Amino acid sequence: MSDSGVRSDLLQRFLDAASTGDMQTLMLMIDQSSDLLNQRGEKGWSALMLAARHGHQEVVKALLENGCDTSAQNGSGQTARDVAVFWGHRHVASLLSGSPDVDLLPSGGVQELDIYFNRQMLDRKSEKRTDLAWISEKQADPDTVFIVFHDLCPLVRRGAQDTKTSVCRLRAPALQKLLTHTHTLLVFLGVQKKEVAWFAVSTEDEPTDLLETLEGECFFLQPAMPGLLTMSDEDAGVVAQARSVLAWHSRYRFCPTCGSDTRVEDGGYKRTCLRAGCRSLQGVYNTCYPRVDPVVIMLVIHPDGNQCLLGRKKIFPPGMFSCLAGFIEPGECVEAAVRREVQEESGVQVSAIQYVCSQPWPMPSCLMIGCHCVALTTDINVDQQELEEVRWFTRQQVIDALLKHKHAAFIMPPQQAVAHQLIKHWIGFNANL
Ligand SMILES: NC(=O)C1=CN([C@@H]2O[C@H](COP(=O)(O)OP(=O)(O)OC[C@H]3O[C@@H](n4cnc5c(N)ncnc54)[C@H](O)[C@@H]3O)[C@@H](O)[C@H]2O)C=CC1
Ligand SMILES: [Mg+2]
Ligand SMILES: [Mg+2]
Ligand SMILES: [Mg+2]
Ligand SMILES: [Zn+2]
Repeated sequence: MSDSGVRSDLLQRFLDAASTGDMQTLMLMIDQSSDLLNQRGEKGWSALMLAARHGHQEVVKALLENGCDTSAQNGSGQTARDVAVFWGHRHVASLLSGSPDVDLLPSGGVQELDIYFNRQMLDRKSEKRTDLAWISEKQADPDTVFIVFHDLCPLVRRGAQDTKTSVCRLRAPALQKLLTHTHTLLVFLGVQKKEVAWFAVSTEDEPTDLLETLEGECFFLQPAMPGLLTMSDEDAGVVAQARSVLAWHSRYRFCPTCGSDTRVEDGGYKRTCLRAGCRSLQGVYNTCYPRVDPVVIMLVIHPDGNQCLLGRKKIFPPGMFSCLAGFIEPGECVEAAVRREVQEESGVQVSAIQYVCSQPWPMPSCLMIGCHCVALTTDINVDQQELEEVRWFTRQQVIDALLKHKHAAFIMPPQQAVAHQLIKHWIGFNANL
């Protein structure tokens, strides 16, 4: 064997000893050839990183005592400490960071995640909603875009090759009949670059004449679930906005205060009671405006830092588990709602809570407030009314589910759901690991 062959064989044995936690071989090799310490094998992994990957605390300690470099990064840009944190080896991670306490919550601040339904393609220009002249000028403008809804489902067409749908962007001439119909409801959504206005049009009757005039395969995306999860990311945001406002109109046709008829104002963002003297006409009255229901959704992390709590509703597809969630009740802050819903649904008590991200969920108008939180207790007592099963899943099981392994213990919620992002963010998911 050549000199370099012998050396690479030696290095491989050294790295294997670090991976398997073979202290005896490792110490012997360091004594004989200390320059092995910081050498790297495949994908830039050092002995320290491999020991951190497999949680061999003694090996890590010995490597550190012999002056191993802790700042080196592997081919994915991870230090040995990053690797230990990812695989949930807290004791190793604290040895490597020199601090006795490693947070269970993924730290480093929360970057804004790119989540389905969150993309704001339009400038809403809310100040223009009361400018009637401007609104009617825009409605007549040949550049203005109209998106059509029937039964709260958007009119879409299927993309050329992919499975995603795109919302049909129609212009005024194609919609003459619809726009002049008295039952048609119009909502001003905002303007796109170069001041092109967008409106949502809602029609009670199926617009068969219109459908016949359109090119390509156009159809109303029904049923809403899972239909609304099949759109392009760009369209999902504007459809979420339009659908939630239209759903509010369909549910609040009459004044919630006195039951009288109402008139649509503010470009579709307000309904005003027609009965003179109604209380809703005094001051700011929230029933006149589109409603949003705040919902907390949380990934509960086990006190050992290496498991998370997921539940399944009967209506979920077979095998799917997701984060626990629940409506915020009146007079309740986000933290209290997280503690109460987790306790109600699983019997688990929660201590630290960290906000991660939010997502509008237009079924019909929820705002999902996504959090991570740490459990104080681990015994599970399932609320059988709401959930079929609640379980702790290990980090490895979650990784298998994320990678869609055939024998994974469960199926992840769809990636368009904020629950998916909360789980992925906890894992610190990186395709190289
Ligand atoms: N985007 C995502 O990843 C997920 C979204 N969700 C959404 O969050 C919503 C709330 O989650 P749940 O577990 O169902 O809540 P939940 O745990 O509070 O239980 C729902 C029950 O609460 C009652 N309730 C209280 N306030 C309500 C309100 N404002 N509107 C309707 N019902 C109310 C009803 O009896 C309802 O059956 C779901 O309806 C779903 O649309 C739920 C899970 C995942
Ligand atoms: Mg719930
Ligand atoms: Mg609940
Ligand atoms: Mg509830
Ligand atoms: Zn009224």
